[in-house]
Amino acid sequence: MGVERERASLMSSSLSLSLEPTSLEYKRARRHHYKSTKNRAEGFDWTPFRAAEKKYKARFPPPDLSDVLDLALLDQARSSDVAQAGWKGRPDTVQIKEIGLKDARAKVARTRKAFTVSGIPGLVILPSFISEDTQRDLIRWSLSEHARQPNETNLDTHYCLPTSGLWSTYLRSPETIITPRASSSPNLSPDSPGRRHLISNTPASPAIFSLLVSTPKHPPAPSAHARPFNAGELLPRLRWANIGWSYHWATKQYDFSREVQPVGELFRKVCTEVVRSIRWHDIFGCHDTESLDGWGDDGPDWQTWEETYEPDAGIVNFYQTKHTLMGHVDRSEICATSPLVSISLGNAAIFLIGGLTREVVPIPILLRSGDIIVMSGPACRRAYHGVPRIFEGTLPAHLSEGTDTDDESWAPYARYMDTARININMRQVFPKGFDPGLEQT
Ligand SMILES: O=C(O)CCC(=O)C(=O)O
Ligand SMILES: [Fe+2]
Repeated sequence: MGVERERASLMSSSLSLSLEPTSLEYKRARRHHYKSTKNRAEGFDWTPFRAAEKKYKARFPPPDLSDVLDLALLDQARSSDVAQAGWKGRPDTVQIKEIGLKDARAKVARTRKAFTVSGIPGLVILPSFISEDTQRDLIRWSLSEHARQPNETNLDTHYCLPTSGLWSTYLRSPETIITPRASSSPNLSPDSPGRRHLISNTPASPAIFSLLVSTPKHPPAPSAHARPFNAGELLPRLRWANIGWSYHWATKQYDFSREVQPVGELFRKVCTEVVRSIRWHDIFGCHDTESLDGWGDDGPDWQTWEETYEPDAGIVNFYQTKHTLMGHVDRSEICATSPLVSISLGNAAIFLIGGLTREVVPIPILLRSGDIIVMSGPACRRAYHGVPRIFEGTLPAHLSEGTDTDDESWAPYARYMDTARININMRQVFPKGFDPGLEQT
């Protein structure tokens, strides 16, 4: 089958849900596209990163994924997931190199393969690293144990959430009304409490640490427009939950005056297994990457990551398939090189990763459930990245309702995941040997 025909048949199979050309949603998207492009010379001043975001975000025409790196295609065991999802990229859009992994002590891995990508030193992709059982455990943990007090979520500022957590309230009685903190107003913008506002901030570093500590971190004001929702209605409005150090979204700085929360043991186990499995010498010890600047005052620290890597902060992102995450750089951590481990669960997404500015043309990568990417070192850890698209209808069978787990308690998680993607994004705030001098109570 020729490439074009193959793509055409791929498109039609992948369009079976909302993007079926005769469906209302497709027609609506086409109307919107014509309207928004009429009389406008769109795109002439977009950066390469913005242009890529626009391309993959578009509902009409549906994006062509022939430029998207899709490493699931190298794995026979994933062929039914790929076929069922419909959307697929290619395994050879950029030069990749397989790197061997060390034997890990813990065993959360399903597939022990890892790849580096030419042009982005420090990026490691581990397709299908997480076993099916561990994917389910991570999803359960994220919703039922993690997204509740004392870990802060986007909803806490605006709603009086039950101490047992939103998820367990939803399971017990989805009709339970959750009341807003401030008095309600009829002019609600339903998304307002959930948004992640991406504000520019000064990159954190050891040199400005005392400035960061002394910057006032005012508590965010509850929205006056939030209105009551029942637990079932509020759940899709959950967008993030903090891990470890408390993050202050208004200043985009960590609030070191607040007690650091313990990192969930399963999250920690997965991340340390990943970082300890990678032979960092294969990544940074070679001629091309050894001389890179930006490693900080103590020089390249990758030699010690096997012992010094310790995730102490992060975020669990809860996406509905209509959501996106704009291009950004994660630069609030004092350590600008230590590995950031990012775990994808649920529906598949396009992940864009570029360079230190939006002028660098990003590489699009199709991330599927169980995939991990690691962003490390000076060229990658603070590279622009984002999620312009999540594909509906791409939940793999092992997470879907009716999966033969013999465990009926999975059903509500499967229903939630049907329209969701969860990303667990783990970072290390402090570099090795850095004494923050913080008194924790
Ligand atoms: O969802 C993802 O894959 C990326 C999330 C991310 O970049 C972040 O939380 O900073
Ligand atoms: Fe990020």
